[in-house]
Amino acid sequence: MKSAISSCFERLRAEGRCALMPFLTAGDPNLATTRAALLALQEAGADLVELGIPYSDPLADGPVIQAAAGRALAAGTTLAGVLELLSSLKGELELPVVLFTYSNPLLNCGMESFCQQAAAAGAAGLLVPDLPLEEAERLSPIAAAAGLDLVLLVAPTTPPQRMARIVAASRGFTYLVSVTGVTGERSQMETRVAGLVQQIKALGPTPVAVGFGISGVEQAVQVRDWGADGAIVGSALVKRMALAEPVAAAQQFCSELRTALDS
Ligand SMILES: O=P(O)(O)OC[C@@H](O)[C@@H](O)c1c[nH]c2ccccc12
Repeated sequence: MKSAISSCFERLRAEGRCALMPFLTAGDPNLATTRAALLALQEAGADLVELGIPYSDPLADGPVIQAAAGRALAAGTTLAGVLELLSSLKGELELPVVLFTYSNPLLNCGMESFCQQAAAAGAAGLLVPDLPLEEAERLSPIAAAAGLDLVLLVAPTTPPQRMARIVAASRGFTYLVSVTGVTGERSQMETRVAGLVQQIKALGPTPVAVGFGISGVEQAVQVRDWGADGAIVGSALVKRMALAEPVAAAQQFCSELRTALDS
């Protein structure tokens, strides 16, 4: 059977549209807000959501998402709580959710148990940025058996042979990290991203979504025009949610991005 993520990209491709993929940290500032924000993002036209499980040592994250994880942990957010929230959204939240976690909670729980619980809660995919490729290749069939797409990441520094291996193993889509370094807004997208998108697309039919540094409509439209199948927006959204009433801010920003990506 085709996965929810693959079906989502297939539909968008047929419509000639670029996926809008917001990221938010679960439990920032509490799970009730996350619940309302997820529904607001759906309402505002998001295609897929990346939901981050807060972790105490988020080594790939810049200050904005680090602070969000800090707030979520201070509010008592746990993996079990996030999965419970997801379960409670069944029937209401229809867009595919990619669960984002660092490898530590996954390995503590055990790969199989983690995947089974995540899938039972309704997650469609899994993203584990600090998992070495060898481990990811081991996790992928375990995730697939549970019904989850394991999404793998390519960086600008990934050598070509390794890139081919990553793209072959990635399920749902391939995540192209636009810059080396941590998450966070950048004033400009690096133009080499255009070439990287094409390089990945030449390796196979799996969609490619670009993340890291998309600060607003301008960069989102740029990655769309470079041929990306999706634009992932994390820090810019998380920052707006922290500065204002979070649910309204999420809805507003997502609507702006949607309008821009569809124009
Ligand atoms: O925050 P940015 O620059 O918009 O990047 C997306 C990102 O937030 C999300 O995909 C993400 C959050 N933490 C990560 C850690 C590694 C890889 C990706 C991520």
